[in-house]
Amino acid sequence: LPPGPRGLPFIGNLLQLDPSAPHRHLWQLSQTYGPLTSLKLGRARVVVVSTAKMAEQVMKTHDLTFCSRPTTVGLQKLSYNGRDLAFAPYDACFREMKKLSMVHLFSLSRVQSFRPVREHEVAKMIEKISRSSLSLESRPFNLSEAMMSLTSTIICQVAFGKRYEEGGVGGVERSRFQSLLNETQAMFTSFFFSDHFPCMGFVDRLSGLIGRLEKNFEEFDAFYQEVIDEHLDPSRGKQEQEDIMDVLLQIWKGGSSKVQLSLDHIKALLMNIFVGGTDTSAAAVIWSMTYLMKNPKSMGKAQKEVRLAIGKKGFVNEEDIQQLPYLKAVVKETLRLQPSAPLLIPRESTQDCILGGYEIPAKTVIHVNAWAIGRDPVAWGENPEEFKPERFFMGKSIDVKGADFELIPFGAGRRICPAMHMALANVELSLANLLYAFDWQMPIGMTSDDLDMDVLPGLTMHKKTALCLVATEFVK
Ligand code: HEM
Repeated sequence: LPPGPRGLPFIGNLLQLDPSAPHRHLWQLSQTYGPLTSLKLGRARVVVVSTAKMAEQVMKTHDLTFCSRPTTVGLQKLSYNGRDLAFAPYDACFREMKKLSMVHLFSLSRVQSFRPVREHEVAKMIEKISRSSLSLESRPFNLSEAMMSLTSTIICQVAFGKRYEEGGVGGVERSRFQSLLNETQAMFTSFFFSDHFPCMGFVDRLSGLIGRLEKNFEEFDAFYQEVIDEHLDPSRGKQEQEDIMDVLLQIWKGGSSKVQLSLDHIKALLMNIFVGGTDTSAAAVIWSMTYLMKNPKSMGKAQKEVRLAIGKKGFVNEEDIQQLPYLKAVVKETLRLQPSAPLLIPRESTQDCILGGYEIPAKTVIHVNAWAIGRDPVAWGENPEEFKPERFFMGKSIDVKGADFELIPFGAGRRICPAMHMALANVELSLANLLYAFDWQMPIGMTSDDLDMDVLPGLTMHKKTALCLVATEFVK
């Protein structure tokens, strides 16, 4: 096995791991132990990958060996026993689901079909910021909240064609959805004794964690069922815009897929779309804005680019984005330094394998530390911590789409994020319009040095404190 810190009997390294920022802690360990670090977390054998070269070995050379997922109590329950995509083991059913989602749910043409939804919602957010900037000039606007609200509204419309208005009945529905989602995220990151010490599962029952998990599952299940029933209601009529639920139900009814899709498969996939799709894009925009506030030269360049390209048109449309190479570089640079999922989603080996000269047994959990790889000086040269979008215009061209292992915010290989195009469309359109429409300042009494880079623990790496900035409308 690769080297790693010495652990204690029975619990291994469990107590040594810093749960507040595991990606940072694992990166520090890699400075001592090298590109492959071994850990023992309870009964689980874990190997952490911290360089582009090793990531390529795992996600390309030996992708087939390393493309399963470990199971945990929380994931099993919320994924309808692995009937989803993100947490399913690598088997025939997963392969069919992945193909189906690539072809029917996240293809370029499907992503394109939701363009009006994205443009409409981004325009609404810009209007809202604009109103708030006019009414109380120097009051800071909570961009973190606005971005979360934007991405969850977009995802709800893409997934099941519903727009949750703020306030009124829609407001109640929206907060129900949001609190269910928050609880699901909490369940994914909660410590279940049974995951590490199977004989101690009773502790999870006694602590109430299993009860919380079951409650969350039942509430989300009822929510999905309501949406399914609404879509199956014959009086619903034909909708102008086909949503993901419509597509899945057609496949379910038509039996055109090789696996017999059940309603549980559909519910499990919806869970992935909500969990994977809502806050990852919001986090990417918030980190981009944070870096730009800390780097006024880059902010100036990005604003100049978008304002020159768009002129007095009033809104950046999706087709305009192709004319904004600097903006695209800002997004890549942000995803390099603060990938929304810093440790991607853990993988599990299906058979013994030699990796970097070490013997990795079957059923080893693999964490690919994309956050560490983004700061590897071998790949990124001197000062990898520096925010410098210009680096993407020098030397070899590097993209985020899974072919360049020094930049893998969406993963790579068989488990790559299937919704990468949808995610980039959300992020680039929102950011471009925020930069086009407003000049941004720190709240009175603060400077950009006061902006912290602290993160919240979780699968998605959010900024710990909300990003609140003062917006002044740019006169076109
Ligand atoms: C900036 C936004 C996003 C980022 C950074 C991101 C990142 C990721 C990463 C790192 C993985 C794991 C890849 C691996 O294991 O190699 C993943 C998987 C996945 N993502 Fe995304 N994602 C984003 C947006 C979305 C959206 C919008 C959706 C759905 C609407 C989505 C759905 C999924 C699904 C279903 C998987 C599981 C794929 C599999 O296991 O085969 N993601 N994503």
